[in-house]
Amino acid sequence: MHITFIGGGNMATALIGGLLAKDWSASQIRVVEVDAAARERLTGRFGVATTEAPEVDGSDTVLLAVKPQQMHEVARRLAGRLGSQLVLTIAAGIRLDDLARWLGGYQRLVRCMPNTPALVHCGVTGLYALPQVSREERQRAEAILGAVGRTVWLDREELLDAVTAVSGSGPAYVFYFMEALEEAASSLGLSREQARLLVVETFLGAASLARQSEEPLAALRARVTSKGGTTERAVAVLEEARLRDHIAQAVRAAHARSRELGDEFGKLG
Ligand SMILES: NC(=O)C1=CN([C@@H]2O[C@H](COP(=O)(O)OP(=O)(O)OC[C@H]3O[C@@H](n4cnc5c(N)ncnc54)[C@H](OP(=O)(O)O)[C@@H]3O)[C@@H](O)[C@H]2O)C=CC1
Ligand SMILES: O=C(O)[C@@H]1CCC=N1
Repeated sequence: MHITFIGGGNMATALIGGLLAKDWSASQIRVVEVDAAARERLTGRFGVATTEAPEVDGSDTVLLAVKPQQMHEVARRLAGRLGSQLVLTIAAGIRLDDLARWLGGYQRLVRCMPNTPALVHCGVTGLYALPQVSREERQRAEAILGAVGRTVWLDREELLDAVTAVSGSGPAYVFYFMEALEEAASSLGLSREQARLLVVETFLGAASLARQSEEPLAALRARVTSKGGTTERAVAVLEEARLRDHIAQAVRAAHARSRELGDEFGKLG
């Protein structure tokens, strides 16, 4: 297997780091990246080949990892260069019909939505393939994204906008909550180091517990919440502030933005 990443930014870095820590070698990976400093960073960190020109020869898979705003230009430049490669796109919002049109009618396409914990093999990726993608190609897409975490196939492309809003953007929501908890811990007299350790281990522990359990999350929460105790008092404050509604609103805003990106760039010919 040989893969060419087009775009070598945050997400490509997370995926490449994850693949190399698995059973991939640097010689199986090439990165096309316009920014010279980014190319140097990738070569220095991972030892992968990098190039400015959009070369895809010798690769059986191409992974498009540029921003949605850059995808039309990248796909237009790639049109006609593809032979039989499987093309994976991870761009938020960009729909496969539009991408196929920009690629001159190329249909071997899978839309994926991974997340940055891929770097530490704790990613999760939603996938949707066009009907023209073969079983072997679907397995290949799953092997690549599955090397860096869990995978979930969707049977309707529009659900990728929901995946984007939940798990694509999700690590940022979690870090936001962690930052807030860390600041609160510091304000109560704990040192920065103590606060960070307590916060990170609490998230990791709670997530591990949730992963191992089949119970509803509310049941796990109930087990922390002693009657008349501290948690009950804290959760009452969160409920009073309607934090649950705010989270739902934030996720809906991300979902709307994903659809909006699709609409905005879908107009391009
Ligand atoms: N970050 C995340 O958590 C996630 C991101 N995604 C998706 O992944 C994609 C990439 O996101 P992210 O990694 O954060 O973005 P970045 O901006 O970090 O990475 C994109 C890189 O591609 C480079 N680039 C731009 N044009 C070209 C070109 N023509 N050829 C080659 N390289 C080019 C950019 O250079 P320059 O900066 O100079 O433009 C940049 O270095 C986006 O579409 C995003 O929606 C999906 C899941 C999660
Ligand atoms: O913020 C974004 O648009 C990208 C997609 C999901 C995570 N980062």
